Amino acid sequence: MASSALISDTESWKDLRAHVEEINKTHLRDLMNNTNRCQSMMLEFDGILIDYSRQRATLDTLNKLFSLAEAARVKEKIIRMFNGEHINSTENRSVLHVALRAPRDAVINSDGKNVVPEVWHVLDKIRDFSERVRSGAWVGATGKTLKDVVAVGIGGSFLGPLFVHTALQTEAEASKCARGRQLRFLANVDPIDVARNITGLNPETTLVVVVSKTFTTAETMLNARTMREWISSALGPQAVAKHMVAVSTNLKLVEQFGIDPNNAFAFWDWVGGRYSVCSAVGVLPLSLQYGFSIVEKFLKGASSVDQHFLSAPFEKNIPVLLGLLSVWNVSFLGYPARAILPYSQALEKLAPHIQQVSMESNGKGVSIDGVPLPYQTGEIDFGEPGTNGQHSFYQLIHQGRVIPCDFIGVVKSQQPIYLKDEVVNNHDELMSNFFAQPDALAYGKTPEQLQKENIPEHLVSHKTFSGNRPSLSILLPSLNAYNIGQLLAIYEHRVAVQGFVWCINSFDQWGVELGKSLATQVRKQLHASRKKGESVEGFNFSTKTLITRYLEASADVPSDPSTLLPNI
Ligand SMILES: O=P(O)(O)OC[C@H]1O[C@H](O)[C@H](O)[C@@H](O)[C@@H]1O
Repeated sequence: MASSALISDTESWKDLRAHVEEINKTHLRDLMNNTNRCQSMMLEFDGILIDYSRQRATLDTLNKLFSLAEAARVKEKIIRMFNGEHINSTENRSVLHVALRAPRDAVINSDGKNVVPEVWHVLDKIRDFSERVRSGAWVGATGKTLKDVVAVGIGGSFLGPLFVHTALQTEAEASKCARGRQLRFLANVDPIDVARNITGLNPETTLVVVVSKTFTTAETMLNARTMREWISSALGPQAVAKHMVAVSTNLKLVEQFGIDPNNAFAFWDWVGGRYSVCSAVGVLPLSLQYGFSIVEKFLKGASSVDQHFLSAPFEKNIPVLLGLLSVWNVSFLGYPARAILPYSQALEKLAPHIQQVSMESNGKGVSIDGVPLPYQTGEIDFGEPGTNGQHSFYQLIHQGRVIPCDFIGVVKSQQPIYLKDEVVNNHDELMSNFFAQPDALAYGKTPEQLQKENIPEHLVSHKTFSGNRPSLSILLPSLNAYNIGQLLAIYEHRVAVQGFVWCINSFDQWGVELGKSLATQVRKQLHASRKKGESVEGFNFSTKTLITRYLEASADVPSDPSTLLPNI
């Protein structure tokens, strides 16, 4: 395929389009009867079992998808990514989040320089700093141990760390490594989020970590200034040096903000925000909370999948297979959404994180060469842990729209509960649902089955399930830090594969800019109206009316700072 041609013009794409008709002739329940097919749609790697037999695909479909991957030069693109080539062409950057979790002796180059030593330099600095804070060798301005951490950041500087933090909690409880410590995340510029984060914290025992790749994100910087005010008004401005540290690629701005550069933890422009959880963005707050060694295990899990992704043949390559099947679902079967359904409360923040990884990466309108696309890219990702979701939105998934589902289950619970008189233990109860749901979606229930059950005729259509709804089952051995790293890397690379096939740039995010620049205009207007009484000008009728109403109705809100910052 020539670099400017569209993937949708290739024979492989057209072949898959034609193949849809054939797949439409077969119901999933019939595909599931073919044991050989099902057997070859199971894949095991490093303890993880993937079952993709409930995809609406045959072995023929897979072969056609492999041809598509070849036409899109997926292998070449993966290698270019690992080689540090500037595959993020609109920002002229390498895409090297895999270097963040590479072993110390690995060699990964960006612009002719091995970046692994720098990565480990920062990791060693984090290990040292977090151990000093946790042991009480580094204390706050009044000599007290810093037991609480507020991580200030948004988007990729928030969602990944929050996901891993939530996932690690159960393992940490068992080893007691977070005893007496708290990690909170301040993301929203909404003052209510500030108030909630500060509530119950004492500035004397709190460390604030400002996390921002650019150190210019408006919301994060305002929240950082607010936290600086919270610290300095309670303990004096000199306390900032002991109570605030930063994670950024922009160390100059960190210093200008007033944070000692020695207390700044760097990362690099070859780490995309949504791919930054394995950099200091995640590693610093998580090490402060849990200790470095558990976070190192998480990095090792991700690294194991990185190696698998780079080296496994496509037929046995989990991220490649899952990425290709997602392309099949979106571009050929026409399913616009994907549900991420972990049967694990510890994974409750997986879906919000993957939502950013996937939707910010692949929600694009032009090819990497700037050509408008005649096909849709990306999908609408959403999800909740099971079984909670079953009692909420599964109705639509079973009888309404078709939404391919990712079911994620864990073999061993870290917190088993056994009640003497119950039929099954609590984890078995949870997993009963994990095993049942994919079959309910695939097989459905026919009117004939309902009639045999003597269901009244007027209810038969209501109780019919069409089935033929695709899903994927991912079974993890447990939910330790290593497995969490594996899961993260599987999703990251799967999203990249989708982008590689769609021939888009999955590593830029121009779509977030327009709203930001319009907000700048509104911010100026709010300032001018409040401080100088200027009328609202330069907006369309609708926006002008809304802003005017807002200003008029909030004119009586007190503006004395000391009355507004909570808990000082
Ligand atoms: O880390 P920061 O530079 O503060 O950026 C935070 C977030 O800002 C933007 O909205 C981008 O779309 C996100 O990808 C990024 O993660």
